[in-house]
Amino acid sequence: MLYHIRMDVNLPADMDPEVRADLLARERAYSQKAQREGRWPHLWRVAGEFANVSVVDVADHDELHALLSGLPLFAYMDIEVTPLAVHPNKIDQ
Ligand SMILES: O=C(O)CC1=CCC(=O)O1
Repeated sequence: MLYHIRMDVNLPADMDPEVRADLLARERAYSQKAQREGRWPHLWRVAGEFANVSVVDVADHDELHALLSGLPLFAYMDIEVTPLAVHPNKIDQ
């Protein structure tokens, strides 16, 4: 199943720089592992914002929740999920 996800990152301005760097490094490793597994086919920066839009490809809502809640930045993000269905007018399904 495909899901469109928007993640807005809200790190505290006074967060310790080493804690911040460690979180970002772990986020990168986590999402790159999911990308290599084919579970995170699109990851785009929202221009001008500390936010991304992504498309993830997982079996069901439970795998989606596990993927998102495992993100090291999970506690610092607002996440909006939109389930995607096939558009009937698309030519290459
Ligand atoms: O948008 C960000 O920087 C947060 C994030 C989610 C997955 C990732 O690699 O970074």
